[in-house]
Amino acid sequence: MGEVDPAFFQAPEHRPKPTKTEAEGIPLIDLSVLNQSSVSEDDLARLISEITDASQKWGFFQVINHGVPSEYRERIEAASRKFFGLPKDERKKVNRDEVNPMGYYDTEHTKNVRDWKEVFDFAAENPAIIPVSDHPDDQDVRLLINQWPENPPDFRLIDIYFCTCQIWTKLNCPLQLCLIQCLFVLFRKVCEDYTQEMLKLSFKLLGLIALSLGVPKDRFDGYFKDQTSFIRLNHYPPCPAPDLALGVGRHKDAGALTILAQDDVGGLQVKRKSDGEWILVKPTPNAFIINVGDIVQVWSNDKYESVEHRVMVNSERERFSIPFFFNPAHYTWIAPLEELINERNPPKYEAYNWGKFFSARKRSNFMKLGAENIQIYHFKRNN
Ligand SMILES: O=C(O)CCC(=O)C(=O)O
Ligand SMILES: [Fe+2]
Repeated sequence: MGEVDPAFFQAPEHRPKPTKTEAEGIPLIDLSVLNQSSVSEDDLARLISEITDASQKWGFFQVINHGVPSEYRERIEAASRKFFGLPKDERKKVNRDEVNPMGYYDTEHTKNVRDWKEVFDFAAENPAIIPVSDHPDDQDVRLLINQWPENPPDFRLIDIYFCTCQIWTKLNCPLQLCLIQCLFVLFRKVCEDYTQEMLKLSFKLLGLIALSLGVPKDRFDGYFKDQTSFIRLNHYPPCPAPDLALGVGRHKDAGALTILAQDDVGGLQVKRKSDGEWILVKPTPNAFIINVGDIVQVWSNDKYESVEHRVMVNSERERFSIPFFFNPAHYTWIAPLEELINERNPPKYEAYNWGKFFSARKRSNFMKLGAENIQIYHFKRNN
């Protein structure tokens, strides 16, 4: 294994085992009733109970008939392949840095071990606002600005884009000018269109989660007004040491919900709550994998759990995935829902500020820290 830097090696107890258990267990939930003009009470009750069971038992589920037209996903998957196919110095032109966490990077560490992956991040709101630092006394905020690669994907994608491109007919401009405009907007446009679809699906899921907790459907919506949600294009190249390294080390997602599109290669593993076994999530065409994040765990006062997951790599095939991290506004205080709290169910967490939490995570992602990064159990109360 001479060629793999030991910075990628997991401690022996965290290395993937050669035997893989596939997850029949992760529930598959059909959202088609939400696409109808009116939903019967029975259908809605059935759907809510499926969401409740899946969130309690697994913290993960897959959704089908989710209302996201497949071409949006196909386009962003193609754009991602093109982006990661660019020469390294082109990708590095949109490098993230300590000031701006949006853009390209290939040195992320999870739990202080380097991940075998490269990523490109962009925010759903452009610009989004986040605190300058995670220091509690520092009230300064700054804008998260998306960086877009200027070097575009190739002409095949542009053909697709032309089908929907209004510029052509509206501006009646010379062919070349129009083409140049398309080249520059394409990658960005594909990413932004996908974002809009993710937002629609996120609010649907958020409504279902709210109902499943016995609060009104729009209970959480206000927290997402100035949201800090972002999308990550993940690329996991083939790895010569798949038994030692991971694409992403074990972790829990910090936000409210994650909507993940994985390709057909597979590699995502979820830690089964019942026995702590790592279960492979088998790719299901056109389905999205949903997991409840730390914020939903805290809102639900531990009724739901944000479950650990990780990504295995393999020596033959590269893998692509696209998570959408649905995160509230930076100024949101996260605490167990008052409606759920009573004498028998006292709050299990102190309130914490999302922006500070997010900012601490981003900072520690960026460099290998000697200490563990911030976790929700740091806010746990001793009831
Ligand atoms: O690539 C995947 O399947 C999951 C990635 C993930 O868990 C993450 O980026 O938080
Ligand atoms: Fe994750």
